[in-house]
Amino acid sequence: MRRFSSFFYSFKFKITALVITLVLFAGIGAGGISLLIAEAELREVIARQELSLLTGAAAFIDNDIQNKRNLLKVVAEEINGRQLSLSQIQTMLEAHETLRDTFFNVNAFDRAGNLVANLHDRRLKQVNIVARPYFQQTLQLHEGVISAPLRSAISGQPVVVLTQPLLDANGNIIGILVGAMELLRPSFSAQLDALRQGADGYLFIVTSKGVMVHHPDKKRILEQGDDSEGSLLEAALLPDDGWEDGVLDDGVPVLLVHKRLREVDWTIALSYPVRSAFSSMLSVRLRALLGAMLVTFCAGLFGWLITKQLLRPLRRLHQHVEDISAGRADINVFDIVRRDEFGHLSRAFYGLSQRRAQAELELQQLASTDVLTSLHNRRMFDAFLPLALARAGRAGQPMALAILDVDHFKEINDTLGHAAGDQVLVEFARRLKDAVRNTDTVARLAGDEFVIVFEQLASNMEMDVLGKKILQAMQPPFLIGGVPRQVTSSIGIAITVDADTNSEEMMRAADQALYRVKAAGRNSFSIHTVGTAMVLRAR
Ligand SMILES: Nc1nc2c(ncn2[C@@H]2O[C@H](COP(=O)(O)OP(=O)(O)OP(=O)(O)O)[C@@H](O)[C@H]2O)c(=O)[nH]1
Repeated sequence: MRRFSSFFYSFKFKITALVITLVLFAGIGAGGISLLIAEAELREVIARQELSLLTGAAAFIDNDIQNKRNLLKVVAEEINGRQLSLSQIQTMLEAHETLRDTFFNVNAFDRAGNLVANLHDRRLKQVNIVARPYFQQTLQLHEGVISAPLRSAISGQPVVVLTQPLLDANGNIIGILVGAMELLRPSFSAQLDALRQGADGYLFIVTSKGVMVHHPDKKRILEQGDDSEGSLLEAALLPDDGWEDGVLDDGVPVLLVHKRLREVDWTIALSYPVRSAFSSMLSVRLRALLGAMLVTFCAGLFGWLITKQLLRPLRRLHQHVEDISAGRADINVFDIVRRDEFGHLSRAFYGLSQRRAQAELELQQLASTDVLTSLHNRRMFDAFLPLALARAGRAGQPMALAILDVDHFKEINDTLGHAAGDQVLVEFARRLKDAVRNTDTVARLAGDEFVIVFEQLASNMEMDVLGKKILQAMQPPFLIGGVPRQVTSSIGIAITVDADTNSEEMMRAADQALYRVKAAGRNSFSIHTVGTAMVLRAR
């Protein structure tokens, strides 16, 4: 569990996660932007394509209406030219084959608006259209008009009618010829069906006043559409042809393409759901997503392997630390030749360790050195004496310990001052060091008390010579502040050839010897053999 959680804290994991995140963001960013651009382009392409189809359909409808108008005009002119009476029109209409093919119905009305001829039914209904706006407009304008969509008074079907005035020889209107176009099955319906509208799209035709002329929901034909602000109809009724973004009542976003007709004040519009328009993009999106996932996975794997490889030197450094801790290697393993950050780190660590080792050595020396005389101190001596005894015991050689005390030192301090006393101690220590061999160890225990450990003695008698030598070394006057002063010393020496002698016995024996010298008048030495003989000699 711990191993598992430490994996998540590892540098490798973090770098791999970073690589994956970067690749993911870059992939999503680049892919997303590309898709957005592609979608915008596609939207433009689809809108243009649909507008060109609408333009074709609009041209067809315009032509169709124009043909109807022309035909109706031709028929009206024929009636006018032949000066046919209203009662003759029925026969004349029936004789015109093309009228049946072109119009849903053709009727004639007298000037009072009464039905006087009906192409499809000779039994004339009692119908009057005097109140119809298109009837009044025709009378006023003296020319043919196209009506708004309306429900036929004759068939009851939703229709749009075209009119032509019927004139007498003087040019007065005697009646109106009316051609009806059915809106439920318009003559241009095949053309409309040919337009692509997507799965949920639909096509509608609307007048400039918002009345539906054509709609897939037939019930809505003749209805006043909702052209309030923001509505789809409002967008469709914009004066310029083009396309806009819109939303259906159920919230479906659509592309609304619209085109105005030339012959009538109508707009043909296509509502194309964006979802259908971009259906091809969905598979592209899916493929892009799969591609991004694959790239991310590969990047993650690659990142992991690269990171692992890059961090190998760090692992090696870690191994070095463990090896040093376990005593399998020394600090030199950090002194490596590498020019990268790991090399810098390793060498910095090496330098730090070197300085630390040096500081430790200095501290150790400070701890074992007497600050005033630079001799070993009591601490060092206490550790050293048992070792020296053991060494002598193993070698079967005699070994000696001398305790030295400056005679009347207190007096020097009291008369010349503490600083002068210090000078005496320093000079005393220097002479002691000079008087003995390198293999002998000199230390200051405290105040004016010094010790010397003598090793590798050839015989017991050697100490006699050494004692004299030390006393002689102190004979020349000490120069204290430029003033010569005689300084003497008392020396108590303990010597042993016994391997079992311990430090305390040696110290006690040397102390006793010193006491005897002091008691005997100072400036002399006394030797006390531990284990075998007592005091050998006192001078
Ligand atoms: N200047 C100086 N004096 C010290 C130091 N340490 C101890 N002393 C003094 O050394 C003197 C030691 O005197 P003692 O050894 O007791 O007496 P003494 O006068 O030497 O008498 P004897 O040993 O019997 O000859 C004391 O006055 C201490 O204050 C030191 O580091 N420097």
